[in-house]
Amino acid sequence: MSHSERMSFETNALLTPHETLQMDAHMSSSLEFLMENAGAMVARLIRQHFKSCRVLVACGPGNNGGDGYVVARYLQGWGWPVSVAPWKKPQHGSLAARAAQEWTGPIVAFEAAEAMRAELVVDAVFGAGLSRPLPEDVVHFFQHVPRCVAIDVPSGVDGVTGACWGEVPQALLTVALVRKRPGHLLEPATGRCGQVVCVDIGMPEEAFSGLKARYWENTPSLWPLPLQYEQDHKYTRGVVSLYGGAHMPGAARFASDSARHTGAGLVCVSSSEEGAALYRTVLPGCVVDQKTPYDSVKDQRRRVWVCGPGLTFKEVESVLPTLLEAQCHVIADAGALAWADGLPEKLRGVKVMTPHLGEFVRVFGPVRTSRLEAAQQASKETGSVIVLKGADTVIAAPDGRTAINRHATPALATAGSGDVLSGIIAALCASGMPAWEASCAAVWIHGEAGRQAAQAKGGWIVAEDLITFLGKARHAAEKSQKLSINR
Ligand SMILES: NC(=O)C1=CN([C@@H]2O[C@H](COP(=O)(O)OP(=O)(O)OC[C@H]3O[C@@H](n4cnc5c(N)ncnc54)[C@H](OP(=O)(O)O)[C@@H]3O)[C@@H](O)[C@H]2O)[C@H](O)CC1
Ligand SMILES: [K+]
Repeated sequence: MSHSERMSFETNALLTPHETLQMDAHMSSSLEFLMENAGAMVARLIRQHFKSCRVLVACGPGNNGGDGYVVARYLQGWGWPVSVAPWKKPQHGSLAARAAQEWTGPIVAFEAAEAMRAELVVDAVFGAGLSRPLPEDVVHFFQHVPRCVAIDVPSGVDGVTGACWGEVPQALLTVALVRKRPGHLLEPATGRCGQVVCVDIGMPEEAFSGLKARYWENTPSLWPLPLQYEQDHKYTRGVVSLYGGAHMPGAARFASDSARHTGAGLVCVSSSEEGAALYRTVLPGCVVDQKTPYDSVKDQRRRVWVCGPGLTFKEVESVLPTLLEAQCHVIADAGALAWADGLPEKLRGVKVMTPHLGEFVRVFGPVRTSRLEAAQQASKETGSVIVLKGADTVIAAPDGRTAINRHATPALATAGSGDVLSGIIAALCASGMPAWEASCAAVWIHGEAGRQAAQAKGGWIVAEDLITFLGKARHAAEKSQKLSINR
C-alpha cells in the first residue's frame, strides 16, 4: 500500500458504511478478531463513562448485533448485571451467531417493558447493514429506553447522509469503529448520536487497500496553508478584487476587510462613480477605482474576484459575465446566486459558490435526496466547489471530494457572516491554494474566528468581531498544522 493511499485514510478521513462492508469482506478471515476488539472497546468506553448499572444489550441479526453480544460478555465479566434482548436471532453459522453462542447470561424478550427495567441500553440492532426504514417494534422499544449507547450508529441512521430512517434512538454516546462516518457529522443524525468517540479495533493496514478516501472531517490537516516568506510582497501574498455595489456597501466592506485580515496582500474594489466615493472613505486599506469590469480583468494580477455581496441583479449582470468570460476565479455569493435563480448554468465557470440552503434551493431546486448528495450533485454538474453553509457545512468538489465542517459556533448566525466567509475564501484562493482546499480552510478559519470572538465577547458577536479575529484564527490553523507535522 502506497504512502498516499495510507495517508488518505489518516485520522480525519470518514468511512462510509459501504466502505466498512468492503473492508469487512476483504478481512473476512480476521472478522472474528475485529468483532471481539470492537465489543471490548465499546465495553471499555461504557465502563469509562458510566457507573456499574443494569444494562440491556439490544442485538440485531447482523454483525452489529454480534458486537453487542461481545459487549455483554465483557461487562458481565466485570461484574455488571447484564441481559441481552435479541430483536431477531443471527443466522445459523454466521459470525454473529458464534458471538451469540458465547453469551451465557440472561436473554430477555425484545420489548418495551424490558427496556424500561434497564438503566442503560446498548443499541446493537443495526449498523452499517441498515437497508430500509426501522421496523415499528424497534422504534417502539427505543422510545422506552432510559439511557443509550449506540454501536457504530444509532439504529436507523444512514451513515452516509445523516438521514434518519424513522424515529431513531437518542444516544448519549455513539462508538464509531475504525473511523467516523459522514453521517456522524451531519444533521439530523448528529443530534441523535450524542458524543461520538472513535475507537481503534486493530484494523490491519491492508484492509484500506483499494479504497480511496472521499469524505473528510474538516480539520487543518486536510489543507496546508501557504507559509509566509521573508521575500514575500503584496502580490505574492495575493490580490483579491471585488465589485462594490452602490446600494449595499456594507457587504462589500465585510468581504474586503475579511480578505485583508486573512492575509491577502492587496484588495481592490471597483465601483461606480457614486460607489467609489463612498468606498474610498470606508475602506482606507483598499485600492478603490472606477474601472469597468472589462478594464479590470486586463490586469493579470486581478484574477480572483468575490462577486455578489451587496450587489443588485443589475450590478451582477453588468459584472459577472465579463469575469467569467475572462476566466477569472470567481467566488459567487448572495446577489450572484440570486441572479442565477433557477438557472444554475448561468454560473458555469464560477470557482466557488457559497449558498445557504435557501439560496441553494433557489438556484438548484428542491433537495430531493440529502443536503450532502445535493451539494455533491450540484458540484459535479456545475464544475464549481459548492460550500453549502449550515451548522454542518458541506464542501463538495466536482471530483467528488467532500469535507464536512463541524468547527463552528451558533454565534456565526449573524448578518454579514457570509460576506466574511467569501472574503476569506478569496484571500486563500489568491494565495495560490486550489479552490476546494481554500474553501475548506476558509470555512474552518471562519468557524475558529467565530469561536474565539464568541469567547472573548461573551457569546454574542457581530460580523465586525469575526473580522478582528481572522488573523488569530489563521494562526491557530497554522499552529495545529505544525503540531501534526511534528507528531
Ligand atoms: N470494519 C468494521 O468497522 C467492523 C464492524 N463490525 C460491525 O459490523 C456491522 C455491520 O454488520 P452487518 O452484518 O453488515 O450489518 P448490520 O448488523 O448493521 O445489519 C444487517 C442485518 O440487519 C438486517 N436489516 C437491515 N436493515 C433492516 C431493517 N430496516 N429492518 C429489518 N432488518 C434490517 C439485514 O437484513 P437484510 O434482509 O437487509 O439482509 C441483516 O440481517 C457494523 O455496523 C459494525 O457494528 C464488525 O463487527 C467488525 C468490523
Ligand atoms: K447500532
